[in-house]
Amino acid sequence: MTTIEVRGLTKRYGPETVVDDLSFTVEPGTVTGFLGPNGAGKSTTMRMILGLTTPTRGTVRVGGREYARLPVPLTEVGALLDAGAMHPGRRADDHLLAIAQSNGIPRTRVGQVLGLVGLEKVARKRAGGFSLGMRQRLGIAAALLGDPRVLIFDEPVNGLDPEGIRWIRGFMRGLAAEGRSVLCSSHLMSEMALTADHLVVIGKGRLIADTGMSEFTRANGEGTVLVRAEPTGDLARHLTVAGGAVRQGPDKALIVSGMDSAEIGRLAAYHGVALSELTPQAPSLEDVFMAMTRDSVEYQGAA
Ligand SMILES: Nc1ncnc2c1ncn2[C@@H]1O[C@H](COP(=O)(O)OP(=O)(O)OP(=O)(O)O)[C@@H](O)[C@H]1O
Repeated sequence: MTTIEVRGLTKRYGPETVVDDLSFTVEPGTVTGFLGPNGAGKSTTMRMILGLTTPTRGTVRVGGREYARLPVPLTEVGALLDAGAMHPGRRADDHLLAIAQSNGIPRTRVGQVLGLVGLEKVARKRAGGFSLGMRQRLGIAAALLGDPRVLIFDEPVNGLDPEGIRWIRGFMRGLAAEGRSVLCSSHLMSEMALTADHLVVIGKGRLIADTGMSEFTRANGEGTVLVRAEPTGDLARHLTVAGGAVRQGPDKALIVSGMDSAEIGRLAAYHGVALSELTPQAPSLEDVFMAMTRDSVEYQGAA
């Protein structure tokens, strides 16, 4: 089982602490969403996991070992950091072959990974002519060359069209289903809600939340119910007696919390009140995330 264990990880640049005593674990068989506003320290953390940036303090272990001690790192950890980082004049297969050869990976693997990401038909085309989505697939093919148990994706859906986003989402889910540990950064909660099993949220380099996605949704997704009835007066009283908290909503609607729509519907039927609307209103997870990280956003627009 290959986990990523981050313990007390800290990075300072001059007087700035950009990653601050961060600890979390990425478990096999899961997609862990690494969330934070711009500048929160996600890329710096990922670069430290990959041995590309030296921590000021703290440790990172992949499968129990530091990156520098992994005999053939590419066979343990694959990463997609910057899809633009490839020679535009080089053909896709040559790009992958160069990486394979410098890491002692057999050349037959190049065709396999091109197939995995659906680029076999453009294998002999130059990467310079690729769309962002194709470059992203080529970057993922490179990350998969060593068949690693751990995969790290830094904002992989940034700038992609809906089809590209759907493909990457499904691909990451597939990698986790094979038992791999997948760490994927994003600044969008809505994106992670559809992809991740687990969430690690940071702001200004510090840990804000480390929680299962379903626990997060359960804890933060309990919303209110919008109810319309004629007349509302009696219903509001019945709801309050039954333990609901009721306030006035728009256009004579009632906003009820503390009861779900089934309970409200039953209570209205019991008292012979005809409802014209009964709508659950879940708070958006994006709103919850923004509230969590509000204090750690670098540049805020004027309210
Ligand atoms: N080499 C460096 N020298 C000085 N400061 C740096 C360096 N690299 C990153 N930083 C600073 O560290 C902070 C965190 O940056 P980082 O790129 O890790 O954040 P992020 O969460 O990935 O954000 P984004 O999504 O905007 O890339 C930023 O304030 C950034 O300016």
